[in-house]
Amino acid sequence: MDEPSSPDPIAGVIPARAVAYAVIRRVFEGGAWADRALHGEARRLRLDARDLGLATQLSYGTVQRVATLDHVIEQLAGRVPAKLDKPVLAALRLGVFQLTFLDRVPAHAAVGESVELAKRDAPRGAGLVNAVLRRASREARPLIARLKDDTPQHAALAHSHPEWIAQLWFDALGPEDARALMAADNTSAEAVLRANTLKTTAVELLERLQVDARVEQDALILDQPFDAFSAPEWEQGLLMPQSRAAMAVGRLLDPQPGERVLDLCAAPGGKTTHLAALMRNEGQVVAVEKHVGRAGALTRTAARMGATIVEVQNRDATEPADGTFDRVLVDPPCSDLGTLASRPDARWRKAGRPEALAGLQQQILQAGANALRPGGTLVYSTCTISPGENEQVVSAFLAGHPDFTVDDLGTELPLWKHPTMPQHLQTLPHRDRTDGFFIARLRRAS
Ligand SMILES: C[S@@+](CC[C@H](N)C(=O)[O-])C[C@H]1O[C@@H](n2cnc3c(N)ncnc32)[C@H](O)[C@@H]1O
Repeated sequence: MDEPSSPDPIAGVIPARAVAYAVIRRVFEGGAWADRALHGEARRLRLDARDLGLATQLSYGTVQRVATLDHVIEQLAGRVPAKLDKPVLAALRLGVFQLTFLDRVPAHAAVGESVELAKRDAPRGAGLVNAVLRRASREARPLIARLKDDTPQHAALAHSHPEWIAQLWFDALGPEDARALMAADNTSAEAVLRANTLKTTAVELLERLQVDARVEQDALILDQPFDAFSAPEWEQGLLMPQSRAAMAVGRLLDPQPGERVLDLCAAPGGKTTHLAALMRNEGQVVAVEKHVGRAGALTRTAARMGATIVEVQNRDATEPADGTFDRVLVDPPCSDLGTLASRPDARWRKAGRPEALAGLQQQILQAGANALRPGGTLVYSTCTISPGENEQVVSAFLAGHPDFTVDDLGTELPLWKHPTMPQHLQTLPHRDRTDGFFIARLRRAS
């Protein structure tokens, strides 16, 4: 799909809103990833940290809430949103989002600036934008307050998720957690940077970046979004954006300096480079990635971060490796349902349904197990909340492998224990304020 061209700064529109409008159009008209579109637009208009915070809130919030917003637009415009001109729809979505879900934006700014945006790109639709948003400023909140979330179908509309995700979580977690989880997906994700301890420390990084943050182990938990990929410290390999749950994966594998570690499904390399740092660059990390472009990016990431013990292999993780590794990380492709807050467009993409992934996940787990030496440790992790890709994959594996046992991680990290299988971990964004990761640790008998 062609992406719409980015707008130049528009008279009467603040840069954060112009950026958000451009991001919304690129996501829904061009199929762009919201984070990449935001990064590109923010850079082009040279947003400062405060404006970037607002642009992130406006663009991510609108993309996340689009199902609810379109319901409001349909009620108030009396037309099916998909039939509206694309710039008109984008301006309406942005306007209704602000009028409905933000408290500190004055209504005249939300309405007036959406009208200016429409005037520039679809002048004949500006009157409709004005009329619908004026009604929305009075009627949208009561309309949304009347939405119920008692069934998966109702909750999908009220919390703006596809129905299949609402159904999956009602079944897996029960209605209360499912609703809270969907609500958490519509907030901003916690922003965290891992300090690359091969080159710096978290305290040094904090001093250098001059951001509001607290230090937790080797990471900074930030008070505001941070465009890491534009920072010189990113180029210098001093940091990696990574959630607290993602960092727990490497720590729980607990690789030791001098060991041989196999990392199956390794790009973009957040965990690979963490493993190398935990090993103080002593030993070997064999990082396997199937896709050639991503394998190249992984090689560059390892070089940038000075992770010299990483050897990237561009191959399929289901192919056999020698069975001598001390530790194996299996982090296979998954439905990514634990990261919907940080990747706001992900829920609207068709790829990556759980039922299509479990077979591959089982095969990669099997290949990882075959590569492990007797007495070795294997961690299976995903960034999703989906029993068919998580606990069921591990249970099926254990049923066929009496020489493997499972560690009780629920005792090690009780706050994060899995709701129904407490020997595993399942972080839940609404409960733990981090990405939703599943983590199981297995040991092979000596
Ligand atoms: C969940 S991501 C891995 C994230 C990574 N471990 C990290 O922490 O940055 C899954 C990766 O597996 C790769 N992949 C998918 N199928 C694969 C296969 N059969 N063999 C190897 N890699 C595969 C994808 O290209 C993707 O980069």
